[in-house]
Amino acid sequence: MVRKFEIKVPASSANIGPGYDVLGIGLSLYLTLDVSIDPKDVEETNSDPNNCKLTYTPESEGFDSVPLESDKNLITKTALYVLRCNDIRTFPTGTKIIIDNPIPLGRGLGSSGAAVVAGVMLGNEVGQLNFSKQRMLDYCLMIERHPDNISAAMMGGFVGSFLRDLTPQEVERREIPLSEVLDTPSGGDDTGLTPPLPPTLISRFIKYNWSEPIRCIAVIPNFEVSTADSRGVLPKAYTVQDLVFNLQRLAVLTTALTQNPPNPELIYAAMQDRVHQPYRKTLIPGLPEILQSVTPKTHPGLLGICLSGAGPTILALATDNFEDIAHEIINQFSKKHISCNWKLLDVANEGSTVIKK
Ligand SMILES: Nc1ncnc2c1ncn2[C@@H]1O[C@H](COP(=O)(O)OP(=O)(O)O)[C@@H](O)[C@H]1O
Ligand SMILES: N[C@@H](CCOP(=O)(O)O)C(=O)O
Repeated sequence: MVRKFEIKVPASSANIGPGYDVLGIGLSLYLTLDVSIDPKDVEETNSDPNNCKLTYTPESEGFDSVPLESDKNLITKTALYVLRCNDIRTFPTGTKIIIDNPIPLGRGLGSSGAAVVAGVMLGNEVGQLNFSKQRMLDYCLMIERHPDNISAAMMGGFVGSFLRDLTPQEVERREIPLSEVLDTPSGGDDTGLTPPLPPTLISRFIKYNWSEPIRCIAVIPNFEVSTADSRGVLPKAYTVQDLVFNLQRLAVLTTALTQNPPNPELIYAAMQDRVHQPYRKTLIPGLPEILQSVTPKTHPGLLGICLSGAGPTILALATDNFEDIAHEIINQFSKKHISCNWKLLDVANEGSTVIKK
């Protein structure tokens, strides 16, 4: 029997100022996987050791750069990890996947979070594992180990999440190096080893309401910052003052963003941060000036501005005046000889979906 389905996963913006590794917003820009499994269609898929023929649409971000081998591509190797944890070694014979990816890579819009969520959903579907979204989050968090993008991409909307304390045995399972979770030691060949199952309920999340008139302006510079590098510049310890500064704002911000009409002065002040943005300026030229370049006073309609995820994209929340706000940020980047494009996005309330065809 031929099986066909589509997996759709939103981009996301994480942190939203003070909520480092806590807050995320699903955005209306979708990674989609068009999957067909035809057991008779062996010819095209037998060149891949795991029975999977992968193509990207030519418009996709990463069309020229992402690997197409199923054990190297982030989406399919995540799916293989899920399958192998559950004693299934390969994709079913005749699996073909066409990927359309409009999420720019390495820009702070959750491309890797979306890829990991898509991969776990793919493994769940092809293996007919019937996992709940909560259980799929556990698999995702074995690979991308901060919950903010993953929770927003999986659940949609405006989400807060945390990781629970794990028992020493669970820590052992979760602390396996990523290379061993995703790559087989012999460099791609299936060793037949079954990876340990992820601990259960690694993360907890809550979806907040989102104030309906608030829209998201993403100003996307033409250079990449890898999330790993951007985490590498953060300090190992913080002062109590800086932590309290962020906690106070975080507590106010999660409710301020639910209010209709939204209060610009309150949101602007509550989106200030002392935990990650001050340190990331070394990787993003002009960051402090850019974050100060638009305020609710200079640009009515603006509510708040922050680095999106690990950067370099800038996220501005606004109810009006979208073009002016975007052009002011683009103008600030151009002073540092950086060109950008921008997108006006809405909050994706639904999260990731699978549609059977
Ligand atoms: N759709 C995709 N297909 C394959 N690999 C992807 C995809 N999206 C992201 N990736 C991988 O994730 C990397 C970007 O991850 P990361 O540095 O965390 O940036 P981002 O902020 O975009 O999540 C890419 O360079 C690529 O290796
Ligand atoms: N909390 C993380 C979020 C990374 O988001 P991404 O979209 O850049 O992958 C961080 O700030 O490091």
